[in-house]
Amino acid sequence: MNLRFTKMHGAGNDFVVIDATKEPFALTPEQMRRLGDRRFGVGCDQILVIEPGREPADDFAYRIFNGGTGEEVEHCGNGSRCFVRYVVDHGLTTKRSIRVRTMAAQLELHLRDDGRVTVDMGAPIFETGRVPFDAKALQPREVNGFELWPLVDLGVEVAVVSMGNPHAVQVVEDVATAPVLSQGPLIENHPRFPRRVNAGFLQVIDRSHVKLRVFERGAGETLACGTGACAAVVAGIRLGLLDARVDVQTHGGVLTIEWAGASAGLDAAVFMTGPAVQVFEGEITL
Ligand SMILES: N[C@H](CCC[C@H](N)C(=O)O)C(=O)O
Repeated sequence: MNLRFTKMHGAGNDFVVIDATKEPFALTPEQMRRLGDRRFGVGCDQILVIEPGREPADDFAYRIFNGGTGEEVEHCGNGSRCFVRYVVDHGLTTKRSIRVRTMAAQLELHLRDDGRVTVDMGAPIFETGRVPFDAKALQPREVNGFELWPLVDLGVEVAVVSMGNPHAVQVVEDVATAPVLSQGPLIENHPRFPRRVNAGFLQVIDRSHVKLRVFERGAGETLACGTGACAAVVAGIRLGLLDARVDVQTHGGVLTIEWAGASAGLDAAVFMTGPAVQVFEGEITL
C-alpha cells in the first residue's frame, strides 16, 4: 500500500503525521515500526494519527505510536503542538483553539500569533499506583514534602510523575555527563514500572531555567520530550527548586512550562509552549 504522510518536529522530537480524518486508519505494529525506522522506513520518534473527534465536544482525536516499538501510548506533548500546526495548515479547521482527545486526556490547544503552540496538558498525577510505579516495600526520601523513590539496584533516586504517560525524573549535576544512554534503558525497563517509563535527567540552572535530557519509553533518547519537560518541571517545583514558569533547554530547542501547583494546588493544569514545524510531505510504500 502507498501511504501519504507529513514529516514534522517539535523542538527536534520528530513525527510522521498521518491524516486519517477521511478514511479509517489501520496499520499493523510492524508497519508502524517500519514508518519509525530511520533506515528501512521514514524514521521518527513517534507516529501521530489524526482522526475525527469521537465526542461532541472534541474537534479531533489523535493517536500516538512510539516509532521504536509501534506501541500505542497515552500522550505526546511535542506531538500535540505538531497536531495543531497540521490541522490548521492543512485547512482541517479554521479554529485557533482546538479541543482534541488522546488515549489518556482531552487537551485544549492554542495556536499563537507567533506561530508557537500553547497546550493545556492537564494536571500531573502523583499517586504511585496511577503512574504506575510499584512502591511496595520501598521507603521514599522526602524533600520539601515530595517523595524521591530509590531504584536500589541502580543506585538512583527518582521522582515519579504521570502526565498521562509515566515519567521517572532524577536531578543531575550536568546533563552533558549524565549516563542517559547507559542508565536510561535500565530505568525505562525497570520492574518497578509495570508499563515501563520515560527516564528524565534534569539539571537545574536557576529557578526558571533548566536543561533536560529524556530517554523515552519506546523511542530512546529524543532531542526533546514535551511530557518529559512537564514532568521534570513539576517535580522540580515540588522539590522546591523551581518557580512556576520555567524555560527547559533541550537538545532540540526550548520549551516553556508553567505550573501553579505550588500556590494553586496540585491539581492545577500544566501549560507547555513551544515550536511546531512541518519539514516535508511524502509517500511511502508499506
Ligand atoms: N515516549 C513517550 C511518548 C512520546 C512522548 C514525547 N515525545 C512527548 O513529547 O511528550 C511514551 O512512551 O510515553
